This record gives sequence, structure tokens and C-alpha cells, in this order.
Amino acid sequence: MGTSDPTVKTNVAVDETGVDTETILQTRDLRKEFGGLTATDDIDFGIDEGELRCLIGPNGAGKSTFVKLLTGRLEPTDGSIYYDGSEITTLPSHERVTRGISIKFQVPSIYPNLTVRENIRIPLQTVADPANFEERTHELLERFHLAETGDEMASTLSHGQQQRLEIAMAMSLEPNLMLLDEPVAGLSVEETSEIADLLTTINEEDGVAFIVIEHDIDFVESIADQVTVLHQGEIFTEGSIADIRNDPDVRRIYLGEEE
Ligand SMILES: Nc1ncnc2c1ncn2[C@@H]1O[C@H](COP(=O)(O)OP(=O)(O)OP(=O)(O)O)[C@@H](O)[C@H]1O
Repeated sequence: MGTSDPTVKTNVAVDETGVDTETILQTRDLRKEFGGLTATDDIDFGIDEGELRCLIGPNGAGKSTFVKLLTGRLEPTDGSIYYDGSEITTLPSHERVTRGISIKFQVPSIYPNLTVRENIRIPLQTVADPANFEERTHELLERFHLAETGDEMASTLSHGQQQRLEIAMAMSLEPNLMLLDEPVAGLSVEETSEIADLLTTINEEDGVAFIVIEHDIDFVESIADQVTVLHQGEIFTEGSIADIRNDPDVRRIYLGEEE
């Protein structure tokens, strides 16, 4: 694991519309073995600033392992991770968060026995200026449609509201990149569409980049610019959701359809 690699794309590039784009996160040969099992097999992956990418793939493809390597929850067997121009391969999770990577796992990690407002205050107090702390708390509650439940215990919220609260807590840290593992698992159709609107709004208005692991292909279609398909620990293919949906090889491996 080197400290710098001249072949890693960290420079500003220009896309076909002439707009400057920049890679915010990139992996090189990222590998994780569990005993004799290779969960991620030398993955080269990149995502631009402000992009919203979904990661899909059949069960056991390596999606969660890959995201845990990005968050620092797992240490890679080999390979490197670069974020915002610096190597972060061995950086502890909390330092990745400080640098602007926000993490949200499938099970909401809120504090059930605190009020909604108190939950928002926990991450916020680590970053907000004391002078505008109350104002920021209020803004976050309003923005994420939680103001009316501000004084209620977080445990009393619906599953959809808890997901929204956790996204609000993550946004209080003003991240540049959010990693979400199955954010709509177990949610109703209405709650799913609300989370889709929320993520696309955060992406468009705040410029936050997203990597979202998701099984619900309709949800993926409603939010993603580009999709990366993992299979057996490797990137199987990448492309627009339309291309991915129409790719017979993807249907075969991901949807379990035999040709
Ligand atoms: N802590 C672990 N110890 C041993 N094997 C593991 C561990 N975590 C994951 N694996 C194995 O690594 C492979 C990839 O698992 P992973 O959970 O990353 O896949 P996934 O694509 O997220 O699957 P799913 O969609 O079912 O969540 C699987 O074979 C899994 O059994």
C-alpha cells in the first residue's frame, strides 16, 4: 500500500459538456479475503464528486464488504483507497467521518431513548459553532420534516422517520460523500419514494456524492446516475440503469434468469 500512486486519477478532468469533474473516491486493487474466501477481488472503482452511484449484485457478491472497506470497518488484505486526493486505506473510521465521509448502515444507528432533537444535537455539537447551534438544529429538523416530532423519543418514530433522522444526523456533519447500505429495506412504498426524493435532493442541492447498496431495482432507477454491478467479488459491469436493466448477462447473474 503506497502513499502515492501517480496513476491514480485525482486530477481535475473535463467531461463532454466541458464541466470540470473530479474523482472524490477511488480504489486500486482492493482485496479482502476471509480465510480462503475472496470477498472483494482486486476492485478498481471510482466515483466523481457529486455523483450518485448505486452498487447492485446478487447475494454474497461482496457489496457490503466493499463498503465496509471504504468506511474503515474492515481492513483490506491488499490494495488502496484514495479520497479527495489522499490515501485513506488505513485511516480509522472516525477520521474518515471527519474528512467528510458519512456512513449509514441498514439498521438505524440512532439513540432510541433520546428525543429526536437530542439525536440531532449529538453529531452537530462536534461541528457546529456554538453561536448558531440552536439555529442549525432547527434547520435540520425542518429540512428533514422532523420538527413536529422533535420532542418525541426516537424509539417512537416509524421506521421511515428513523431513516430520515439518521440521514439528518449524517447531514449535520456536512459530508461530501455518503455511503448507504440498503437505505429502503423494509420501508413502505411511500417511505421508499420519500427517501428517494430526499437523497436526490441532497445530491442535487448540496452536491453530496453517494454510494448506495440496494437490491430494489426500481428504487435504483429512481435515484442513480450510474450503476456498478458486483459479482463474485469483482466489478461485473458498470453503466446507466437502462443499460444495466437491458443487459442479458446482468439479468442472468443478478436476477437469476438463465438464458
Ligand atoms: N466477516 C466475515 N467472515 C467471513 N466471511 C464473510 C464475512 N463477511 C462477508 N463474508 C463473505 O464474503 C462474501 C461477500 O459477502 P458480502 O456480505 O460482502 O456480500 P453482499 O453482496 O453484501 O451480500 P448481500 O446482498 O447478501 O448482503 C460472502 O461469501 C460472505 O459470506
